Amino acid sequence: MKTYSNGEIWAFEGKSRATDDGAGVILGLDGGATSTVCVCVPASAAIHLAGETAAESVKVLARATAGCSNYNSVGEVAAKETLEKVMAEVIYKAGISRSVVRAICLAVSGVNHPSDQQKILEWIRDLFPWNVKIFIENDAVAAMASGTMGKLHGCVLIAGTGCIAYGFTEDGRQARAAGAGPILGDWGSGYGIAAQALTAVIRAYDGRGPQTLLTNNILKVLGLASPDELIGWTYADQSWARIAALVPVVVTSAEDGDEVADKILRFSVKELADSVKAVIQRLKLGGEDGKSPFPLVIVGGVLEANKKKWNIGKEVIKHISNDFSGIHPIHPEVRLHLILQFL
Ligand SMILES: Nc1ncnc2c1ncn2[C@@H]1O[C@H](COP(=O)(O)OP(=O)(O)OP(=O)(O)O)[C@@H](O)[C@H]1O
Repeated sequence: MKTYSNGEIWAFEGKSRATDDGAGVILGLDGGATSTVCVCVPASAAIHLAGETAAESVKVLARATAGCSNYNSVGEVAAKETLEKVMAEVIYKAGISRSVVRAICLAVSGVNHPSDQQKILEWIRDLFPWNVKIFIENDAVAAMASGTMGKLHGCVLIAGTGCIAYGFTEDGRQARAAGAGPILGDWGSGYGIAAQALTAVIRAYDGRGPQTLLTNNILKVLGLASPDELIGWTYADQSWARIAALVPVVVTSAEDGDEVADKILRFSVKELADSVKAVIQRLKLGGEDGKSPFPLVIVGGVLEANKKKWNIGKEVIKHISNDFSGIHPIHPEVRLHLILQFL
């Protein structure tokens, strides 16, 4: 047995319960700022998927979840520990040995540059030092594949804690927009929306901005008595996901008629739509007249969850389709299974 930096012990070392079918297993990992999910499936699943077997029919041997694995958000030590922990747990739950892992596909938010891929590759190689195939991609790539049954063509928009728009042409060109983080203007992200809402509360308290329902609604959710307590609350822990978790309060405030919240959401919708449009234009996905059909995969808590009066995802699609009538919006049902189609 070996103990890794998080103190986790990789149990079942060398004594597989052989829940796989003899061909080994594949790990598929979807890493975000709020959570990281890892599944373990038989390696033969990749072959079935390539043959277009329904993703739902693939037997998932085990599934494990952990916290944030975006190292821009929590730092390298914590992100590495999360990846180690979630993979150790999925292997433990599947009752297999690490030695039967044939390939690992990690789709992690925060992977923006070849140096990010290299860094994560070194972490994983340290855990699986033999001939295991390792694929590391931005989570947008996996999200795209999950919506199109593995075909990398079209555009994908993710808006969770962060946001990013990514596009692929059939001849292999790629482009992206946004996804640069909260300092660099990702105003359509969960963090961006919540940061604007917190700012509006402070502005109203100071008398620099209009009064807003956001004040009472946010204080209530956070269990605070006064807006000036927000200063201590934000300094106490500046993790992006903690701030971004306030988006549902912004949505319900807008649904209750608050103009400040409504304005924030409208601005964020435009930012998200503009990111997608920038990608579409750069890759000419809509053809010369902007009307050619192509898939637009929509993923992430900010776009998926709110299905009531104020539906951010629906508004974003409406904005984009004004200019690109050929978009075919897809909300993937199955996200993780299809990561494996890269293999
Ligand atoms: N009902 C809702 N309406 C709007 N937003 C919501 C709702 N429920 C959750 N969210 C937001 O979804 C976000 C989390 O989404 P998700 O879990 O997809 O992100 P993540 O994986 O942490 O982020 P990333 O993909 O950027 O790493 C948070 O900002 C949260 O506030």
